[in-house]
Amino acid sequence: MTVPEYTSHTPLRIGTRRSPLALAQAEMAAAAIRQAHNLEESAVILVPMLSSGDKIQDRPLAEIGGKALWTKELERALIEDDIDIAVHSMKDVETVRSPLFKLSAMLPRADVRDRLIGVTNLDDLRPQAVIGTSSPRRAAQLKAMRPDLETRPIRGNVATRMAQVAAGEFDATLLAAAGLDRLGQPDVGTSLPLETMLPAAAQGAIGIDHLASRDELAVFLQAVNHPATFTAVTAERAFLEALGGNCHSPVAAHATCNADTITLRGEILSEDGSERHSGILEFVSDDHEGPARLAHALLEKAGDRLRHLFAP
Ligand SMILES: NCc1[nH]cc(CCC(=O)O)c1CC(=O)O
Repeated sequence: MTVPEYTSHTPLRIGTRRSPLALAQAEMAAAAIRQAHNLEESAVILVPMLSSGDKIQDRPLAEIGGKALWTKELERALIEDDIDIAVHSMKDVETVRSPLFKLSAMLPRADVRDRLIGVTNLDDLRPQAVIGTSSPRRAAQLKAMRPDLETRPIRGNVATRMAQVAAGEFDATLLAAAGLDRLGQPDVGTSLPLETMLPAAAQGAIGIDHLASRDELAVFLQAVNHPATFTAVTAERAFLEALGGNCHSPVAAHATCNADTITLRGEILSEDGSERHSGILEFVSDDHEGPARLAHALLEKAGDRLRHLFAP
C-alpha cells in the first residue's frame, strides 16, 4: 500500500454537494486534511456536484426517495474516479450501504441540537400555529408537546427556509444548530434542549466516504478522524438500523462516548406525536449489540400501529 502524495498537480479531490452548507462542510474537511498532513492549499480541491436532492426542491425528502438522493451522485463520482473522497452530513447517509463504500472518518461533532426560528420559545407560538418542517421526527416531537400545532412541508436550503419564515409563510421552523453555525449564523434561533427535542441520529456530524477498495485512503483519513464522534454516531446509526425505520419513521437518537462507555438515548414516536417512547442505555463501546437492545426495548413498549411504522 502506497501512502498518497497529494500535490497541486495531483490533488486530493473532494466531492461535495453544491449547497452553501455542503460547501462549508467540505471546506472544513479540506482544511482539516491540509493541516493534519501539512499540505499546501492547492493540494486539496473541492469538486462541487449537483445531487438529485438539490434538483427537486418542491417535495418532501421522505416522498421523493429519501436519503439516497443526497449521496447517489457522490457515490457515482467515487466509482468513476472523478473524486477521491466525498464529504457528507452523516444525518443524510443511509444506515445500510453498499460494501463498495467506506466511511473512514468523522470530524469533531458540532452542536447537535435543533434551533427554533421565528419565535423565541415554543410557548410563544399561537394556538394552531403553522410550523414549516418536512421532518417526520420534528413534526411528531412538536405535536407531542403541542398537539394543536400544524406542520407543513418546507424545502430548500437553510437561507431559503429562513426567508420563508421571515415572509410569514410559516410561524416558525426548526433547523439544525450545526448547519446554522457552519453558515455563520450562530445567533439565529433558540437552541432547544435535548430533553424536549432529541435530535436525529448523526445530526451535527460530518463524515468522509471513499471506495472501500482504496485502503490507503482509510489510513490517510485517520489523521482527521475524531474517535468519540465516530463511536457515538456509529451507535446512533446502529440504533436506527435496528429499528428498521425509514425516512417516514419519527426517530431521534443521541449518543455520547466517554472513555469506554457509550450512553445512548433513543426515542420513537407516532406520526402525530400522541405516542412517544424514549429510553437510555449505557454499554461498553465494543458491545455492538447495545443499540439494538435499546431499539427492541422501545419497540416492545410501542403499540401495534407505531410498531408497524418500523417493520424491518
Ligand atoms: N437534511 C438536511 C440537513 N442535513 C444536515 C443538516 C444540518 C447539519 C447537520 O446536522 O450536520 C441539514 C439541515 C437541517 O436539518 O437543518
